[in-house]
Amino acid sequence: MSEVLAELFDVIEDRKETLPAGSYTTTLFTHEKGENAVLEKLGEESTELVLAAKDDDHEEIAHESADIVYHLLVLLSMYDMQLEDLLEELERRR
Ligand SMILES: N=c1c2ncn([C@@H]3O[C@H](COP(=O)(O)OP(=O)(O)OP(=O)(O)O)[C@@H](O)[C@H]3O)c2ncn1[C@@H]1O[C@H](COP(=O)(O)O)[C@@H](O)[C@H]1O
Repeated sequence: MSEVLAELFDVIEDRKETLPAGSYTTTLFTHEKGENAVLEKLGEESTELVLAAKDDDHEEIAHESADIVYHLLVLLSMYDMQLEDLLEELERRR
């Protein structure tokens, strides 16, 4: 699991560095509203997750959860944080 997250975080960090055209991640890093665009997305996806959970729709719950995890990793990268900051916090709680 953390391997998948690590690979995704690496891709996000690369997008931040190179800002390739046609990349959705690039649009988040270059958005005129800056991190607000990501925060808004996290808010929207959270609402969609709540609705999916209320419907007991497992496929949609997985879909919206993945959207949230992706945007969360973009947020960490945007604040120059590392994936380890999140993983170490989770580790501390075990
Ligand atoms: N994991 C994701 C990922 N999750 C969500 N999204 C995008 O986030 C947006 C979600 O916003 P919306 O809810 O408005 O999207 P939607 O499809 O209209 O609505 P939903 O049905 O998803 O709720 C969509 O445009 C998705 O494409 C993602 N975009 C990219 N990635 C990963 O990032 C990598 C790099 O992507 P690019 O930067 O686009 O090259 C990809 O290979 C993926 O691994």
